Formats: sequence, structure tokens, C-alpha cells
Amino acid sequence: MLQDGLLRGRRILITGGGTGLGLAMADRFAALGAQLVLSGRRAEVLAAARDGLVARHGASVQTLPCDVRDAAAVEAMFDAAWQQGPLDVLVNNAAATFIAQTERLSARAADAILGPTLHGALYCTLQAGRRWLDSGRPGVVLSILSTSTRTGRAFTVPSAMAKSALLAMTRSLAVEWGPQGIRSVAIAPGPFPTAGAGQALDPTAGRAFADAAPGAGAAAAYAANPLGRVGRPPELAELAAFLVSDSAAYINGEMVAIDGGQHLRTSGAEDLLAWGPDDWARARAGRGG
Ligand SMILES: CCCCCCCCC/C=C/C(=O)SCCNC(=O)CCNC(=O)[C@H](O)C(C)(C)COP(=O)(O)OP(=O)(O)OC[C@H]1O[C@@H](n2cnc3c(N)ncnc32)[C@H](O)[C@@H]1OP(=O)(O)O
Ligand SMILES: NC(=O)C1=CN([C@@H]2O[C@H](COP(=O)(O)OP(=O)(O)OC[C@H]3O[C@@H](n4cnc5c(N)ncnc54)[C@H](OP(=O)(O)O)[C@@H]3O)[C@@H](O)[C@H]2O)C=CC1
Repeated sequence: MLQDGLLRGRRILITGGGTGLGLAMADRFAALGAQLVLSGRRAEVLAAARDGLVARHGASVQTLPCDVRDAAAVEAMFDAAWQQGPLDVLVNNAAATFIAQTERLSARAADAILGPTLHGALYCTLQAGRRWLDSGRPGVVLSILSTSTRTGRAFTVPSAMAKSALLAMTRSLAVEWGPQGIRSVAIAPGPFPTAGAGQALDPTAGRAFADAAPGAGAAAAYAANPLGRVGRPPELAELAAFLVSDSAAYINGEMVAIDGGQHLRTSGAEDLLAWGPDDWARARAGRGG
């Protein structure tokens, strides 16, 4: 349990902060006293998240709809955020993925994943870093990655590539920006049952990805985890709050896995090697629904 008020007065921008793990982090950061800036493409999702955070914590929450694939839009978002006061922390959380046979990915499909996951996180980091460096302020960049950075991951290759590139960014900037007081840290989550991940990774429901109410198919995913369960979003949020706080002031360039040890046993995707054409056709048909 972290100390009350650990993040009091800290201004934290979370990309993809209106849903899933981003919202879980927002919730914990707000409980610890942070002021939040939430971004994502859907204004109504951000507004609902803000209303909940205000009701639960009386938090100060700015919402800035933005597509992080658009560098100019990202710059405008950081201008708008900074107008209300300098940020102390950037959380690169927005991302996209889906399972697919790699050889069947079109260029547009590859870019649909690389755009937000890799380019978007880099654009945000550049905007935050530049402002911190210009003003001589310290800062923290926390990037939400994946255990695919350690294992690779079949059938989610653009995501694994993007997350690995962001790990390289985290390690590189730890050295380049560390002397100016800017820490770079990362979290590698294992399976956490969010709606976004369920849709992206298990469009046929219950086969590859365990959801909150495991059915027969999900039992295999539970069994593959040394701790016999999937992650709970508040567990990740607790780790994130620690890493962005001064309690972690000497942690720089490091990625912490939070997956019950699962990546030491499996990347999580090997079951898909057994899929036949019908399974893949069903997965493609299930997209976007
Ligand atoms: C495994 C267990 C691990 C278990 C271990 C768990 C570790 C998980 C690690 C990471 C988890 C996460 O990131 S979870 C986070 C998931 N959240 C998200 O993905 C949220 C954001 N997602 C989205 O916006 C959408 O779902 C997404 C499709 C990605 C992008 O939307 P866009 O509107 O930009 O794109 P679209 O116009 O729909 O499509 C662009 C192109 O991509 C193609 N495309 C879209 N969906 C496709 C699909 N399912 N299969 C093939 N191709 C697809 C389209 O046909 C288009 O190509 P053409 O036909 O050529 O035009
Ligand atoms: N859940 C899991 O098991 C795992 C998750 N992760 C990582 O955790 C993070 C959160 O995932 P999770 O909460 O599960 O899934 P979500 O789908 O809930 O989160 C993705 C968020 O990113 C936002 N987003 C997507 N594309 C864009 C874009 N172009 N511009 C701005 N925002 C965008 C979405 O909002 P909107 O659609 O409104 O833009 C959404 O809020 C991701 O980085 C994911 O890769 C890693 C490993 C496992």
C-alpha cells in the first residue's frame, strides 16, 4: 500500500486514459492526489471517465481528445495541457493490436498497429521531453509495454515490434535525458482482462485470452500462468503509481513485468499455432464487433 498523498499536486497525462488499464491508473493516481489529463480519440469516453474520477475522488481532470497518430494533433494536445500548468508525468498507454497471421497483414493493417503504438508514443514523448528540457523541469515517462518485449509473440508481430522499440526508447532516454532529471521507466503487463484487449486478442471469445469470467476455453490460459490467474488492473495501477512517484526516484531505464511469471513459461500466443483456416476466418469476422 502506497503512502497517502504520494502523488499530490502531480500533473499526469495518460494516453488512452479513458478505458481499461489507462483508467485504472487514472483512478489510483487520483486517489493518491494527482491531477489528471486524459487523452484518447473518443471525447465521450473521456468525459465519462472524468465524471467518474470527479465523483470518486473529487479529482481535477482535464480531457483532451487526440489521435496520437497525428503529430500535429499531439503537439496541440501538449500545448493545451501545458496551458493549464506543466505536466510532471507522461504515461504512454494508448495502443492498438489484433491477432492475425503475419503474412496476411496488409500495409494498412500493420500501420493501424504501429501508428498509435509506436509513433504515437514517440510523438508524445518528444513533446513532453522537449518542454521539460526547455524549462529545466524534471519529468517521468512511463510506457506501458508488453512481455512480448522479452519473448517475442507470434500472431501479434507489429505490436511486439512496437513495444520492443519503445523499450529501446526507454533505455536510450534514460541515459540521454537522465542527467536533466527526466526518468524513463516501463511496465510489461501480462494478460489483464480489459474490454479492449478481449476484443483485440480473442475475437472468438474464450479461446486465447482469459476474460474476467473464465469459460471453458479460458481455463487453459489460467493454467498457463504460474499463479493460476490473470492480472487485476488495480495491481498494475499500484505498480505504475510507485514507478512515477519519488519513491522510485532511482529507477531509470528499467521495465518491470507484471504477469505472474507467465512470460517465463509462454508468450501466451502459442495456442494459436493449432488454429486452422476456419478459426482465423472466425477471428477476422469477429473484428470490430
Ligand atoms: C494472443 C494472446 C496473447 C496473450 C498475451 C497478452 C499480451 C497483449 C499485448 C498487447 C495488448 C494490447 O495492446 S491490448 C489493447 C487493444 N486495444 C486496441 O487495440 C484499441 C484500439 N484498436 C483499434 O482502434 C482498432 O481495433 C484497430 C483495428 C486496431 C485500428 O482501427 P482503425 O480504425 O485504425 O483501422 P481499420 O480501418 O479498422 O483497419 C485498418 C487495417 O487493418 C485491418 N484489420 C483490422 N482488424 C484486423 C484483423 N483483426 N485482422 C486482420 N486485419 C485487420 C483492416 O482490414 C485494414 O486493412 P485494409 O483491409 O488493408 O484496409
Ligand atoms: N490488457 C492486456 O492484457 C495488456 C495490455 N497491454 C497494454 O496496456 C495498454 C492499455 O491496454 P488496455 O487497457 O488493455 O486496452 P484498451 O483498448 O482499453 O486501451 C487502449 C486505449 O488507447 C486509446 N487509443 C487507441 N488508439 C488511439 C489513438 N490512435 N490515439 C489516441 N488514443 C488511442 C483507446 O481510446 P480510443 O479508442 O478512444 O482512442 C484506449 O483508451 C496498451 O498499451 C496495451 O498494449 C499490454 C499487455 C497486455
